[in-house]
Amino acid sequence: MTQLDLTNVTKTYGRKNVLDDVTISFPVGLTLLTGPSGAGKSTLLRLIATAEKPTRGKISWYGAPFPAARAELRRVLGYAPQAVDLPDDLTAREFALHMAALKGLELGAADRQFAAITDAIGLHADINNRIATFSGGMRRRLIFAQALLGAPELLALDEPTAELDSETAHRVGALVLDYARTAAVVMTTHLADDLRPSATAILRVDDGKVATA
Ligand SMILES: Nc1ncnc2c1ncn2[C@@H]1O[C@H](COP(=O)(O)OP(=O)(O)OP(=O)(O)O)[C@@H](O)[C@H]1O
Repeated sequence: MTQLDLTNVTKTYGRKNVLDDVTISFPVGLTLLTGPSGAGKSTLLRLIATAEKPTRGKISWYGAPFPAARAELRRVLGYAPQAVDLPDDLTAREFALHMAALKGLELGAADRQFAAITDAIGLHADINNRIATFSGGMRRRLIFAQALLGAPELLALDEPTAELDSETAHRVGALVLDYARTAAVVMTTHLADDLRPSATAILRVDDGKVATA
């Protein structure tokens, strides 16, 4: 038993088993997901982030199976999906505080934490600007920053470094490694080669299977 365990998990879309009888564990540390486009990496992240349910199989959090453990996990989950519609009329800070409220966090502390996170990834100067004015890379960093709020024990990060210049991407990578000291972090990134030496595990998703790369 680790933080998160998938046992014989299958996810089917139509007639295709995108994930086929996958048994895998995610301990504290950084787990990198690699594999070809369309292999099922985002699908796997959605399953562990409780955004979708498996067609078959069991997911458990600290040994307690879903669905009972799902609410427990959501309290300590940070999820940065690959694509999400952000509320353009809010400022980045308003959005972050909204997400913090949904997570049940104390808002003063969340506000300070958001300031520190955005400072580390070069977004702080813009947090009081409306999201409507944000570039793709700024949106990506905002989605990443909200995932880190609180003290996440599980972080599911889908390409948080996409659309970023290499220096900013490295700053995101450094922050990810910081969180991976205490959380189970599962991540897809085009920076996989850079983070490889620091990863606890590198998994390859391909043809429905998940194997150690
Ligand atoms: N909601 C859905 N309905 C039907 N098919 C889906 C759905 N979501 C994903 N798929 C299919 O599942 C497969 C895996 O998609 P997924 O996005 O998980 O791959 P990926 O490895 O993350 O790809 P990429 O690296 O390009 O982001 C693809 O064939 C995709 O078309």
